[in-house]
Amino acid sequence: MGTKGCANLMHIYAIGFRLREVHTQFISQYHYIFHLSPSHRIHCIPMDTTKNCTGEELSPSGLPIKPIPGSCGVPFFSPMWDRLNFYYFQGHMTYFKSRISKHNSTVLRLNVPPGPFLSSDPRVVAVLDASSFQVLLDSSKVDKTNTLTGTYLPPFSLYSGHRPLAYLDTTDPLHTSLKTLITSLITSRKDHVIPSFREIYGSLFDNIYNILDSSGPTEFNTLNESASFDFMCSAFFEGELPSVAIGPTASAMALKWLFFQLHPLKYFTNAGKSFLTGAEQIGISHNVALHNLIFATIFNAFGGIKIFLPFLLKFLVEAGPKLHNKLSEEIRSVVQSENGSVTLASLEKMNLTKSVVYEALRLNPPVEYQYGHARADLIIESHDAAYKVKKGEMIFGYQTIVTRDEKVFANGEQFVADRFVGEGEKLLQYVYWSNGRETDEPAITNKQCPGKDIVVLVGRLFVVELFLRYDTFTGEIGELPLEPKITFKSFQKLKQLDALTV
Ligand code: HEM
Repeated sequence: MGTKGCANLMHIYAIGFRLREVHTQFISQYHYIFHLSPSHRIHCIPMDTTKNCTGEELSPSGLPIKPIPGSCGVPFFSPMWDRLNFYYFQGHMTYFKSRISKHNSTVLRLNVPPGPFLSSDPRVVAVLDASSFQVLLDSSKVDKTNTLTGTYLPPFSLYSGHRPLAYLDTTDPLHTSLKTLITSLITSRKDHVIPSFREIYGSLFDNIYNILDSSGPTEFNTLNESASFDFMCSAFFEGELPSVAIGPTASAMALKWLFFQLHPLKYFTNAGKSFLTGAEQIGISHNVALHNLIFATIFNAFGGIKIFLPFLLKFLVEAGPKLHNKLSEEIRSVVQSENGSVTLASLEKMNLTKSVVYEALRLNPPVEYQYGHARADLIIESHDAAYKVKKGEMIFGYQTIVTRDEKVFANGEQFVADRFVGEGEKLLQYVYWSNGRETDEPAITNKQCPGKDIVVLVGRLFVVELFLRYDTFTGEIGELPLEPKITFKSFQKLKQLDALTV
């Protein structure tokens, strides 16, 4: 497979999660709902349907039930052809968009690559609008066992035979204990995130400024790789940064682990001592905990942040000085009013900054694909029609189309910096990057990302650090397999810097 194919496979394989606070809307003869817990809704499946006066079958909420359009074609040959279209001829976006327009439907049957030789069965029911996609966020409807990487499943020998948390369904008792463990790691280290980020990314920006001053345009991505790995480890663990403990090749080693799963075991055994001890105390073996720690730190956290920040930066580069001025005004006035400090409370007051971060996560969710097997026969509803899915069928969503849905987001393809300010905040329920609604919380009963709040915080801190230092900047945007390549070309430095970066 060529570099692009390999990179695209990595895209599927790469970083790829609380059930919505649901209220029983109605209990009717057509729709049985019962509670498991106050925050957990289960639709009794199958749901009964009705017929209208012309004999058309209707879903419980009254939408016409239609057969799912699209086809997976001839076994082997069609998936092979689809693989070429997906990776080479059409590209991901056109692959899905062309099928949506051909069948005039956002719920359809298709193959998702990689297909033959690499995955057992590429056939899926694709849910490609903001309404139907929500089925994938409902743990009562989809089984997420082994679906992180879609129709492709890596050999678990890569993790010494253990299945990492992200591959476990919510019904697996190990999902409960591992998610509790990782969540307590995140909670216990919450006060380390802001200082670690500011120290490491502060020196990253100093470094870039100096290189730019002496040698000209400076690429962000490689420096970001090293900074994001150091930052995640510094936020989660005591002790030396990986770039010190392992050496300057630490982030390159982590990337190799992402591609080939060769991991820097020794560093994590030392750095994660208290996590490993805590795991053993609740009955999780040393090895299972260690492999999960490595997976969460490198695959989930480092992998995600490494991709997210270049996308955020890309939108800032494209927006130019007008937005830069508004951001720097907002950030500096809040920081000044808080005696120069950057805290969770001060970040909360930066409405435009918050919106910019959500908008970047909406337009380019770093984990684009979500999958799950239907737990039972069920009905999926798009905006205007409903579809029956059989128990066991693979349901697939491509977020990069879903969270640009024009029926929810006006000018959905465009970056609108203040989209989520004021009334716009109501739209946050349709931002799904964390495998859950932005208005929901990760929990042991769902598959929402437990790092959700850290990721949003990191995005805000990144924008703050940038505009506390600089009035504006310019950059060039290129392409890398997983993320945009950003090259800084100039900074306009803030004169009163010292007064603001306390
Ligand atoms: C930009 C960064 C990140 C993105 C985009 C991201 C996204 C996601 C997504 C989409 C999932 C669900 C995957 C699926 O089942 O389809 C997930 C799960 C997970 N994420 Fe994140 N994540 C990020 C950062 C983090 C961080 C910082 C952590 C911290 C440890 C983390 C830990 C996890 C874990 C442990 C799971 C599995 C949850 C479960 O199985 O219930 N992620 N993440």
